[in-house]
Parts: sequence; C-alpha cells; structure tokens
Amino acid sequence: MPAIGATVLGYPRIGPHRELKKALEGYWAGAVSRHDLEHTAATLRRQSVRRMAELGLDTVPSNTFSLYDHVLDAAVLVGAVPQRFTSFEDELDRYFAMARGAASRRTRNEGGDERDQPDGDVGDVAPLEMTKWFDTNYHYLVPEIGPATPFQLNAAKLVAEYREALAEGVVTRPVTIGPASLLLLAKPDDEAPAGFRPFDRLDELTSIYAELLETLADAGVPWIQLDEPSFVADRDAAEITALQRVYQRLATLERRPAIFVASYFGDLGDALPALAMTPVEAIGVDLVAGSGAGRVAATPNLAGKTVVAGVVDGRNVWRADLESALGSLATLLGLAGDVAVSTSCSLLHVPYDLDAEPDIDSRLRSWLAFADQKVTEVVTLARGLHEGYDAVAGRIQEGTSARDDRATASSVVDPAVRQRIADLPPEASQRSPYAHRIAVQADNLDLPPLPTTTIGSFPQTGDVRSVRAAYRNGQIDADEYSSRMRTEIERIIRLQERLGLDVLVHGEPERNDMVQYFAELLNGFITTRNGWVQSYGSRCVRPPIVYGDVSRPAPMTVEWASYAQGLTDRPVKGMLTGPVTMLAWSFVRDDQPLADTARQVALAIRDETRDLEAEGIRIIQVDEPAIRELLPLRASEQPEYLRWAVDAFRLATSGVADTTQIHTHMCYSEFGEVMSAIDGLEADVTSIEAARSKMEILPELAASGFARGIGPGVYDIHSPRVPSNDEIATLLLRASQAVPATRLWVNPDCGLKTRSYAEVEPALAAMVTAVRQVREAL
Ligand SMILES: CN1c2c(nc(N)[nH]c2=O)NC[C@@H]1CNc1ccc(C(=O)N[C@@H](CCC(=O)N[C@@H](CCC(=O)N[C@@H](CCC(=O)O)C(=O)O)C(=O)O)C(=O)O)cc1
Ligand SMILES: N[C@@H](CCS)C(=O)O
Ligand SMILES: [Zn+2]
Repeated sequence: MPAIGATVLGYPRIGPHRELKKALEGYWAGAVSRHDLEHTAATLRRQSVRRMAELGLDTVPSNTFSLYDHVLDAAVLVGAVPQRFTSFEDELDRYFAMARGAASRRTRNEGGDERDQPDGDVGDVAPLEMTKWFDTNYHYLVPEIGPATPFQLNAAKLVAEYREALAEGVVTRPVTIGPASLLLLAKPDDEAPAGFRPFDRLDELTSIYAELLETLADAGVPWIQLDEPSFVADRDAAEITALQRVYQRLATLERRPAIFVASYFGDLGDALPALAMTPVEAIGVDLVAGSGAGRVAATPNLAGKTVVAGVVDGRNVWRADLESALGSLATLLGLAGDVAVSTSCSLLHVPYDLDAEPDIDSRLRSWLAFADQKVTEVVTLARGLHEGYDAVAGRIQEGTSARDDRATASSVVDPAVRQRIADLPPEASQRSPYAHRIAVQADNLDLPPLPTTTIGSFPQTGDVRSVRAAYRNGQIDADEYSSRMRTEIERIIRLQERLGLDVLVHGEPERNDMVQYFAELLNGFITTRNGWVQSYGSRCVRPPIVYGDVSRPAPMTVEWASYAQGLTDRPVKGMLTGPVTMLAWSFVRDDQPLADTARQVALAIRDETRDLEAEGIRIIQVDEPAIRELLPLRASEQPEYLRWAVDAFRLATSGVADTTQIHTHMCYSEFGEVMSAIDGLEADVTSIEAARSKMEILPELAASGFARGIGPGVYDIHSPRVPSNDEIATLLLRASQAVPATRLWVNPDCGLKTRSYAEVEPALAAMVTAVRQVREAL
C-alpha cells in the first residue's frame, strides 16, 4: 500500500470554462448528443487527474467527478433508487430523472418536455429533494430510503473512473460517501412508518460497502476514501458506536483496499477516538474548521495509522499560512504512524485557477489561492514535512511575505468604516414597537387584506442576459444599457398591474446574481471573471471575495427602484440582499471575525434603505435566504452565531422611519432550528418557502411566538408546473388556520428568475384569482 503523502479530498468538476455546464444544458435541450456529453465528461476527468498529478500530488482522488451530484452518485452506487424511477430503463435517463424530475412513461410517450428546462424539476415524476450540503452553498440531492428500498451494488462508475485515470498513468483513490453519512444525509421515503430512520438500515448498507471493497480489491485499487462528514455535527452515542461498528467490520474484511475515512467542515469530536479504535488505515481531519492538531494528537490509538491532516483551507481562497500549517503537521508527526497532507475538504467549493483572473491586481492576487494553487501548497507542505524546512524555505518565506503584506495593507483597513461602527449607539438596531409601526404603515400603504406580491426577480430571459453581457463587454454604453433596463422594468411593472398584484417589484433584470450584483458595487469586495463554483447540477455562482473593510461608495439600487415606483401608484418594494447572505455566498475574510464583517455590510445596506426611503420607496425587502446556512453544525456554537446574525440584520433595517415597512425573505432551507432568530429579526413581514411542505412551517412559526406579517410561499417556483387557483386557495385557507388572516401575505416560494414567462404569467394569475376567492370566503 503506497503512502497517501500529498493529496486533496476532491477537485472542482464543472470545468475550468464550465464545459460540463454547457454540455449538460445542451444535452437537456436536445442540442448535445449523449456521446458528446460523455466525451466532455471524460475529457474533464482526464484533465483533472493529470493536472493534480502534474502539480505534484502523491495520491490523486477519483470518482469526485459527477454529472450532477456526488450524493446522488452514492445513492446510485448502492442501488437506492426510489420506486418511481424504476420505469426508466436507461441508466442516464434514470439518473437525470432522479436529479431533475421527468415526464412519466405515459407522458413521455405523448411527447413529454423534460428536456426543455435548463434546471429545476421537469414533468410529473418528482425529482429527489435538493438541500444544502452542510454549511456550504452547494446543494445535494437527498436520497430517499425506506424499510423496503433495495440495496444493490453498482460499482461500474467508480471502477470505470479508476481505470480511466490508470490509462492516463495515474493510480487514483476512489472517493465516495461512507455508509453512515449516506444514511444520515438521506430521508425516509413516503412508505416509511413513523419513527423509521434510514440509519436503521446501516448494517444492511455496510454489507453493500463490503461488496464494494472486495470489487475494488479485485480491480487492484490500493486505497478507498470513504467520507463521513456527518460526524462533524452533533451525533449521539449510539450513532458513534454504529460508526465504529461499520469500520470495524469493513476493516476486518480479508480482501479490500486500504481504507481512508475522511471528515471535513469541522471537528470529529467523539467520533475520532471511536474511528481510531478500528483497524482502518487512515483518518482525515479538518484542521482548518476543526479544533486543531493538538487535540487530534492527543487521541489514543493513532500510532499505527495515517492521519490525513487537512491543513489547507479547501473552501476559502486565502493563501495558506504555510509556517503555521507546518507547525500543525509537526505536532502530529511522531504521534501518528504517518502524516499525510491535504486540503480541509474537497476543492469543489473554490474556483479552479487564479491564473484565469487577469483583472485581479497583482498585490491582491498574491494573497489568494484557488484550487490549483492550493494543490501546490499541499505539495510544498508535504515536502517540508518529509524533507525538512529548508527544502521549502523559499516558498514558505514567499507565503509569509504575502500574508504580512495583506496584514498591513492600507486597502484592507478603512478607518472611517471602523469609526462609524465604533460610534453606533445601541438604539441603531432598534425600531419602535411593532404594534405602533404596523399601524402607521397600514395608513401609509392602504393595502387590501391578504396582500399579493412576488419575491423580487422576474424571469431572466436570454434577452435580458445578453443586454447585461453587451454592457459588460463594452458593446453598448451606459445610456443604452439604462434605457434597455428601463424598458424591461416598465414591461414587468405593467405585467404586474395587469395581473392585479398589490405590491410590485422592479424584477431585478440588472442583477447577474443577488450577491454578486451588490459585491460589484461595494468597497471591500472584489468579484471574479471566471471564478465559477458549482451550486447545484449545472448551476454555478461566482462567489465574490471580501478582502477589506466594507462600505458603500454610492447608492446601488435606487435608480432602478425609483424608476419603477415612478411608473405606478401601487407600492414598489425595494430589494436588497441582507448581510448574512452576502457573507454566506462570498469568500469571507479570515483576518477578522465574521460578525465584524457582517456589521460593516449591514451599515452599507442601512445606508441603501435610507436612500430608497428618501426616494419614495415605502416597502423594502432585505433577503436573508442563507441565514440558516451559516448556522454552525455544533449546537454549542449556534447561539453566538444567531446573536450576531440577527444583530446585523437589525442594524441593516432599523435606520428607516416607522412608516417604511421592512420585509425579509427566506428559502432553500429547513428553518425549524432558527425560528426564534426569524422572530428576532423583527421584520414587519417575512416571506418564507412553504409550498412544498404544504404550509407545515406555519404552526411551528406560530408556536415560536412569531406574531408579525408572514407570506408563506403558495407555490413552488422550482417546478415549471403551473398551480391551479384551487390548490393555492386550499393552501391559503390552511395558512389562515395557523396565522390570523390580518397578518397573512400571499407570494410564491421564491424569486422567478429561473422560470419562463410562459410559466410565470399563468401561475401569478392563478395566485391572484385564488386570493380573491379566499378574501370573499374569509
Ligand atoms: C438562490 N441561490 C443562489 C445562491 N447563491 C448565489 N450566489 N445566488 C443565488 O441566487 N445559492 C442558493 C441558490 C442557488 N441557486 C442558483 C440558481 C441559479 C443559479 C444560476 O442561474 N447561475 C447562473 C449564473 C448566474 C450569473 O452570474 N449570470 C451572469 C453571467 C452569466 C454568464 O454565464 N455569462 C456568459 C456570457 C454572457 C451570456 O452570453 O449570457 C459568460 O460569462 O460566459 C449574468 O447573467 O449576467 C448559471 O448559469 O449557472 C445559481 C444558483
Ligand atoms: N429577491 C431574490 C431572492 C431570491 S432568494 C429573488 O427574487 O430572486
Ligand atoms: Zn428565495
């Protein structure tokens, strides 16, 4: 068995130029053949293993490539395919049906339209649910596992990708999710009786993994990496014992590769000594998010094992502190059998290569590291560890100088921002009592009961995107751009008037992304040209980088909002992204607490709310869809996070007069655990994703004491399906049983940017008709 040496836990897969995205969307649209899709995928995989090997890694992971999602791949690997997909005989059709939904066989025979959508679920076979991958902005597909879900090994992809890399001359280490985490990431299927947990089937699933290990041994695979990230969150003693049982069993198989159990996004806690007691050969620890090398080194039973030390941050873009990383590695050396050097998690969460960013100035660039630069850092550290400090002294010095330069750069610290924060009185985060302000807002707005609205974005048509691209590329000037955007805004305002909505939006046509748009306009942020990171399936984002103190040089949204308001007598909602979401979807500073950066962003947003108000905007929505996402995985760390997150939102939204109504919006998460924080935001109105769970969230919210305006989403915008008036009316009546109708608002689950007008117009018309019915009924 070769030593692991220098390695990474995973590598980006969307393609340096988003080749996979383009091939997938082309394939779904019927414009790219299956052969071409497979060719693109194979080329990307080969390039990736070659690149990692050329950069000097000792061992390279494989099977980290995925056509859609690695959790879906793991479900397919163990044959956990829900019944509704079994009629798809072709494997790729079945795979994409699980990812995106599909027309049933009946509809397919009638000419179903599953290839028309670039993303989202299509047709009448519902896809697997999508949810957040731990506390990242990546989304995985949730396996459905019930008592009768079949398990059957299907190792073809894993073995084929191993052999494909071997043909490139690279012996790889196949990676997949370990059995315990796979079940903890799954949800019970609809057939499961109350109280059933997928985890109940751990022993059965372990048998499939045993078979997998034997298959890999037969294929000559030296190492397998089984990821068990679910154990960096709070787990009970039974779950930890079960984890130990799994690896005791797998590691005592006669025929198997060496086993590397990886963890990331935090500290393994009690799971680390439990794993150390099993005969697995290697354990991976995250020394960036976790509590450090000292604690790991103190774990008994590591002497015969390789500790794979995740010392290079796999999910942020700062150049590593090589000196301190070497210190951590030295702490482990001598206590473990061997020390391998790695990233703290897969590099899936960072862009490929800093060299693809010609616009970033050279000084700032010297502070940064993207995936390929991180691979090089890992290689340098492994050399330093094994050949001694002097072998890499030059590189370490270079890194230290860059970090010192960053620490003292005047572009990072803005004394004016710091003074403003220091001068803030406590009442800056306090509005007058809700009962008082809601009364003055009612006078100011004069809205009907059950006011109707949308969440902000309207379809981002090809036309709108190409106008933005033309402006960005200098093909049209600012006047032409502004005029084209105004035409689009006017069209959206007139459409909403025609549909009969009560509170209008300008539709966000000028925004490439709800975070990047603001980052481009704020001091302290930079944005990238090619820094794409997969968010889900074929969808990508370019997370901005916060490098310095944040401030707002000029208004960011006022021009568009006030133009829209000038077109209509109905209130137009101003639309901003909140401080927590701005940070959750950016690469953040690692040189000051996140809470401090959040206050700076909050102040910039606060300035914007006041300017919007001064221009006659009477309602302002501050979106915080990611407030749940940043919730620490360990309960002990959650109260502190919630305290500063709520405080930042309140700082952002308390600068306006009582007459101005503050809305917020949340989606993409289960909000059960953060109900009291949602209440603590004190937004006058909160819109929240609720349609898919059929309003289940409302009783929970009411029970938490929440007693302000609430807009539970009445239809799911992730689906092209147009809801009927009756189903929306039914949901509204259900909502009115949990929340007094006087506090109910009516809106879709989220923004409409990924949908087409052909879906949006009838869906909103149904929503307005349903509200009229319900208003009469109430
Ligand atoms: C709400 N969601 C968001 C998350 N994170 C964000 N940062 N933003 C979000 O909205 N996390 C949770 C969810 C995740 N959901 C999504 C949904 C949709 C997308 C998405 O559609 N992404 C787009 C890229 C968006 C973008 O930046 N567009 C720019 C640039 C577009 C582009 O590719 N331009 C071309 C050239 C121009 C052209 O011909 O169009 C190029 O650069 O090559 C824009 O529209 O201006 C995607 O396509 O993946 C992401 C997350
Ligand atoms: N205002 C944004 C929120 C998305 S979470 C939108 O409508 O797209
Ligand atoms: Zn949303």
